[in-house]
Amino acid sequence: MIEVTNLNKSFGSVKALDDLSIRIKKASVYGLLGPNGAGKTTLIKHLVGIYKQDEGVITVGGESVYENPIVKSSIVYIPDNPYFFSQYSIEETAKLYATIYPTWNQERFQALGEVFPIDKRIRVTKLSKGMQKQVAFWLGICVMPEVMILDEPVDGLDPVMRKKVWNLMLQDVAERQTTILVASHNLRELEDVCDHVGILHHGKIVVERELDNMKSDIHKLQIAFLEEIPEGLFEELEVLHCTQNGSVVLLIARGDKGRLVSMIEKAKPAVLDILPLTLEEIFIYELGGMGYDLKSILI
Ligand SMILES: Nc1ncnc2c1ncn2[C@@H]1O[C@H](COP(=O)(O)OP(=O)(O)OP(=O)(O)O)[C@@H](O)[C@H]1O
Repeated sequence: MIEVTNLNKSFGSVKALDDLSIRIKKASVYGLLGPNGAGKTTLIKHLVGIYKQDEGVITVGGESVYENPIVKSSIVYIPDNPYFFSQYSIEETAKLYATIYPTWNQERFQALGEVFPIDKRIRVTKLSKGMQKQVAFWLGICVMPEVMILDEPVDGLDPVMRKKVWNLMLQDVAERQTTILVASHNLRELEDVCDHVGILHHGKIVVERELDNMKSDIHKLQIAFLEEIPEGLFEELEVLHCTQNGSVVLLIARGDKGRLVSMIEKAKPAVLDILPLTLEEIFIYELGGMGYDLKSILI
């Protein structure tokens, strides 16, 4: 659905995007993670046709986006600080959207008044930051877009509203094959909603993973022996991380869970537990092995 190939963009001497390539499949939710200044917003502004690339190819649904109003009208972009006309109420802004977006759904706009409990006659700019964000989602969802691009989407939304908004968007992913790109600093936020995650660092994607595969491929095991740990036990395993405290070993290893367990069981451990792994832990071990310090990249 979204394809970016060898994208380069510089601002004066600052190379914001460095030969970046990315592919996002239709009906997927792609999380773009990266520290301040990594290039997330610059990439997003290319995807929505605000910036023109120095080099590279950007297509959405097979079409170039820059100066292409038809493609642009199928994309909703919700920036960190959405902009609204200062004189317009929610209702008037909705009317404006109806003239801009051919896919605008007025019935949905009325129905979602139940989810977003804000008086439609109020001027949007009079609302709090979090309420303005709610309005951006309310309107954005009613556009029925093919693609939603969200920059730090839930900043300012309370936890209940976050859940409601994500539920609405994920329903659209499942039922209407909407494609979502979401940029964030917060790995935990993305964990529950994304099926793919890419980490952007210095204008490049340094790691890109499908979350289901990733979680089924890396395991955390706690193993204890009554006596000495048998020598060479872990040599045949792809160990990403190993710490030992007395006779207890904490092992992060890659591979099929059944195979890992059966290999370790041969050494007759007194305890063998498989512990849950968070996405953050997986990235820390993966990136650590590649010479990146995730904590300095994301936190
Ligand atoms: N309009 C601009 N003019 C000059 N430099 C820019 C401009 N926009 C971005 N940059 C530079 O490009 C780099 C990438 O910035 P960008 O805003 O894309 O990062 P980001 O990952 O979105 O960061 P943050 O998480 O802080 O929002 C930074 O070094 C930034 O200073």
